[in-house]
Amino acid sequence: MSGSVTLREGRPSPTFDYIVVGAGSAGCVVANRLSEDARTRVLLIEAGPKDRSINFRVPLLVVNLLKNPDVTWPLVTEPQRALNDRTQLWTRGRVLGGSSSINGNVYVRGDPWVFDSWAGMGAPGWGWDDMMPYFKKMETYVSGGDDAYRGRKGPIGAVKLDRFDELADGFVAASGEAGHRIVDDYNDGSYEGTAYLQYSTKRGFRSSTSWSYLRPVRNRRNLEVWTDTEVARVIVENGVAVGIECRRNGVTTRVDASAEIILSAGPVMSPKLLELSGFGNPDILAAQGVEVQRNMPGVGENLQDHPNTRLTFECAKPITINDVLQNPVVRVKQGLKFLMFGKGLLSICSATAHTVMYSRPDETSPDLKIQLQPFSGRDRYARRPQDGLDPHSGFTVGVMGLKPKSRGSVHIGSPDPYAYPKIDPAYLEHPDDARVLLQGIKAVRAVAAQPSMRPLIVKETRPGAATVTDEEIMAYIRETTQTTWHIVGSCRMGTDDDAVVAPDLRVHGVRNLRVVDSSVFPTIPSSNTNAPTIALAEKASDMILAERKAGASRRGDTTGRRPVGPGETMRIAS
Ligand SMILES: Cc1cc2nc3c(=O)[nH]c(=O)nc-3n(C[C@H](O)[C@H](O)[C@H](O)COP(=O)(O)OP(=O)(O)OC[C@H]3O[C@@H](n4cnc5c(N)ncnc54)[C@H](O)[C@@H]3O)c2cc1C
Repeated sequence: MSGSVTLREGRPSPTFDYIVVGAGSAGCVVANRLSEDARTRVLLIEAGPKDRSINFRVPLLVVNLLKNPDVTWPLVTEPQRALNDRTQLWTRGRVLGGSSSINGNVYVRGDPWVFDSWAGMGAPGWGWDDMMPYFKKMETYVSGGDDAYRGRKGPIGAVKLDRFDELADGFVAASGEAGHRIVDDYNDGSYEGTAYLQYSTKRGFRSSTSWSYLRPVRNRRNLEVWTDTEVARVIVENGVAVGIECRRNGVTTRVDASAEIILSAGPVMSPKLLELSGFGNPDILAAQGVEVQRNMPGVGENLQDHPNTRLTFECAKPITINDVLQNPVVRVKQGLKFLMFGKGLLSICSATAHTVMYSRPDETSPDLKIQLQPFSGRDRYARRPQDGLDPHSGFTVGVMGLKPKSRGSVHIGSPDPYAYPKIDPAYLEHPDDARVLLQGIKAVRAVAAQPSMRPLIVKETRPGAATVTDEEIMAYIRETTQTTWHIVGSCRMGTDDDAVVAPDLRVHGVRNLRVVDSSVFPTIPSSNTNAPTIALAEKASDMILAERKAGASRRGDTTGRRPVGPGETMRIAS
């Protein structure tokens, strides 16, 4: 491979049973579960730093993180043809907890129909009923619900924003007035309708996977966590993944795994790592001088995200996050509410209520969601005055297409293993995707016109009353559509020639290599992707452990290396 890294000579390569690459929503779960048995040595490698700051704990303080390159990957897409050639910022977490440390905390398992549809796409075993034990295992839900569907003892805190504030109450009531059904717990399978959102928080604080899965087990001697360490590629010998190359403290080194390498680097970086390791479309690999291990044209394809546009409104009352960030009196009031009760506007950072619906009656499942966000600004990243937050009280109703038909790709564009890949999500290239957003904008206006919302609105500020015809609204959609950060699909599971991993998440055609993260979903599990990713990682961990128990994934003697024993000092390149 041209541009390949040089291994530092004369250093022993430490050996683990499992190496997990990426400490994000999925990776932290896998590292926790695989290291439950003290005899199993696990290394978790994260490119970013530790999540030490208070910004990772108090949900609203995410405003200080979203554009912070110290803890995010500031990825930028290719110009989007159907979005007037605009590029898109694709922020992802680059820190312990990954994107779960910087996300909006909105807690939605998804649409049972979508999970059940995967069996027909060659991915059996991941249906709604298959996932249910893991949805329960991962959570402690404190807002009632049915024990048949809700977990009470899991690591992730989950709470419903029931009757959260005047704005959310107005939105829920107005949605009812507009004809939508009101749902109590959309996570029990009754997905369609209007509901107060559930949040992945505990007593108001963010429940990232770092905080929920890693921190409680940080004293395990058999679990090592390397931060500020970026993996460059997987080392494959004779069709077996035996180790990884990584850069740590400026030095490139090799680490071996006697059982498996698990890629949990997320939907942008996992396909990149596969391509750098020789798995992908031979033309793309050859263009960057990467030696082909296996012809896999599906790697990096099938990339999907929910397209997202929005309407903003000037609010008639100082009850929004705009006020918290710009009005000292509101800030103190909300600060006290958070400190005393773990509630209020500091305990959230995105939406508070949503309505899941059909854009047209002949859809097989809901394909449209609108959601209330108690802040407003020029775009989705406008969370602080300096980023374009509106100076007045304001709120947003976001519109997202839940079942996008456009498919994009992510591929290496350089032989440099640390360069960002080329990302082309192909937003709105399928005409149905823009049509769904058009229906969404109309649905928001219908809700905003209801008696329960009208007293809260001074005026619609974006697109505004002058944007009326379908053509005008379509033009607005093309100028404003952004990411929902719900990126999946680039290492799709399945059994056809383009599938990247099998339903057991093993990479096709190579031993001891799996992908466990949101890249393996064949389609977006509808709505938000954090909870499905964590549940996927719980299920994958169970599968790996069961195989280990059965002796199926044993490969320890093929490298001839002895695992580092308990109590031995591990020497790491530094
Ligand atoms: C800003 C934002 C808001 C969101 N809001 C919500 C929400 O409200 N609700 C919801 O459900 N979902 C939300 N999501 C989506 C959700 O958080 C993600 O779908 C989910 O976190 C994906 O998990 P993952 O494990 O696949 O990837 P990630 O959590 O992104 O983890 C990947 C990890 O791998 C690391 N990594 C990558 N490459 C390497 C390498 N070469 N070497 C070492 N480490 C590497 C990364 O630094 C990262 O820590 C949001 C996402 C973002 C970015």
